[in-house]
Amino acid sequence: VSGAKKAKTDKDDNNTNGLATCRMLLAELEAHQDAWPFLTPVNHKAVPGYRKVIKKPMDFSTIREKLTNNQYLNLETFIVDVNLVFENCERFNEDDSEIGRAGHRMRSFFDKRWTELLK
Ligand SMILES: CO[C@H](O)CCc1ccc(O)cc1
Repeated sequence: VSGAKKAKTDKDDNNTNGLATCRMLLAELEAHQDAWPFLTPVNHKAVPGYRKVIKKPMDFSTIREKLTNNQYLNLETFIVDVNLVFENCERFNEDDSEIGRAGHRMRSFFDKRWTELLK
């Protein structure tokens, strides 16, 4: 029937809200050799000061959970959480430390990839 509205599914979007791009980017972040500090939530019971200093903890497994639960509206809200991982890392770790350097390498990898994919 003409005019009958078709139920929209994300298969219908030509990836307009970028969720396929989020899945692609997160898979690359999780697979990166420098991802190890960021794969799971920091154990704030084992890391003195972490809970006090870092107001909004974030890690790749939490982002994976949110993506699976459809909690990201679009690529932008996803990028906010990924950047939070790197901001927390810079706040808590010296630039000249193993984890600090891993964070900088992961941030520049991510920045390069999402800007490439968005072009
Ligand atoms: C993403 O890693 C967190 O910034 C915690 C870093 C950390 C954990 C334990 C330590 O002894 C030192 C740094």
